[in-house]
Amino acid sequence: MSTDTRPLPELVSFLETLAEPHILCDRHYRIIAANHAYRSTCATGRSVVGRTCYEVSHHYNLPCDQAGESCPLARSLKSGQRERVLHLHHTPRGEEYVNIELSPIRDASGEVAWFIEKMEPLNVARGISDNRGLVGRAPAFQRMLELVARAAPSDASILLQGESGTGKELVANAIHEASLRAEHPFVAVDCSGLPETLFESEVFGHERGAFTGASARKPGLIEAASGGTLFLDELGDIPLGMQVKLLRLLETGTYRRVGSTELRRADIRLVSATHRPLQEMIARGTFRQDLYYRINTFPITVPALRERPSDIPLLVDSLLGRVAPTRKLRISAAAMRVLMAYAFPGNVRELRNVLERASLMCDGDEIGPEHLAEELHVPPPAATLPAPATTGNWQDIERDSFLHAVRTHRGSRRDLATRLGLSERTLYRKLKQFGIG
Ligand SMILES: Nc1ncnc2c1ncn2[C@@H]1O[C@H](COP(=O)(O)OP(=O)(O)OP(=O)(O)O)[C@@H](O)[C@H]1O
Repeated sequence: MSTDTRPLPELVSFLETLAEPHILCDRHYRIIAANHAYRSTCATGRSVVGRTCYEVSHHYNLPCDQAGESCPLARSLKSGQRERVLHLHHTPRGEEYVNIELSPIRDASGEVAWFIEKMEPLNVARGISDNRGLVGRAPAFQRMLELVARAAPSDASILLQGESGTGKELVANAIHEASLRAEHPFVAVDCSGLPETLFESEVFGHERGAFTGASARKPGLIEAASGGTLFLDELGDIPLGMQVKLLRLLETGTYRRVGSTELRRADIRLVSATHRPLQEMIARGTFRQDLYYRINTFPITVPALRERPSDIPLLVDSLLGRVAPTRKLRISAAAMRVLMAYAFPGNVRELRNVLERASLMCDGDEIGPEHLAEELHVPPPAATLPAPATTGNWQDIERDSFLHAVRTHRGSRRDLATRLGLSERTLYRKLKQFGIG
């Protein structure tokens, strides 16, 4: 037997002592050993030794890279270095997201002969139907989740960018849950529409008598989030005056309550979100560039639903369980076709609203096309509004379905905003963007 096929007994017994699931593979994807943690949490009964990692974890008969996925073993073989990747794995609990870290081990001649694969489940998202949290498995969703998995354990400030209703708040929560701060609070602040003085006293807290009506001392949200994560939603709406104070907080790690001279130390991790184009706001002078750099150490774009249409069936199944938990609702193939052909300008929030309405319209167990609002059915060509695009890129599709929704809507703009899952402000912004007065 040549050295590169014989496992090092020392290595195998070392792996046995590790608390996380680990396997040892050779360069041909074959599993040579699996430690106790793996056997007790990942194995499905049959021994994995002698089988390939792609067959055990993915039920594939080809290595991941040949099945169109990223394979850390192939990458590590090429780079000679440690490689990390997020994969959906088959486990005794069904398919789960798992963080994989693969380290190459060299034999006496210096050749990479084995790989140690460490697996850590990422429990904050599911690739199968679930009645809570983030679900998704489309490539665009997995790319986003991989960034979440990489950034979560650090204390880096994260900026989530994405359209309304794409799930930015759920992603912020997932970052917190996957971080070392998970045992501490997650505090969300909606920055839109908060006047400057209120924002300041809410976030930084105030002393008794700091302003008219401040009858008692109040700790701010920074204090409430201590040890945990502060999530600033719609950060692009923060007035310039407050941007300076936020910048100071991030630069010095300290702040003062309103009406106090005492400097307090903040222990928070900042996650912010916006659907506004901050770069354009910087150019216009309405957002500070220095603050942008501070909050944007690690940017993550949350994909629009039309960029992950293959997730619609999974989302429908999960969201039906959330909007009508006491019913066993299904959706017919024809209704699913209607949803798959629609571009969802209001993203997952709009899909949820659509399903909530359909569940109210449907008396039986199966939602059919007749239970879906007329506006969802494939748009006919627009007559009075700007002509629909023919090139078929996603922006055009979004524009078309938005224009269609506007044209067919009967009722107030507020109702329209609710139906699309947009704030009224976002609705007006989109109307302007598409040239409708
Ligand atoms: N991947 C997902 N899986 C399950 N539910 C989701 C997902 N993404 C979004 N949702 C649901 O869609 C709705 C909107 O999500 P959320 O409020 O997080 O969006 P948002 O991007 O923060 O929106 P806004 O920019 O308007 O604040 C929520 O009900 C959320 O639970």
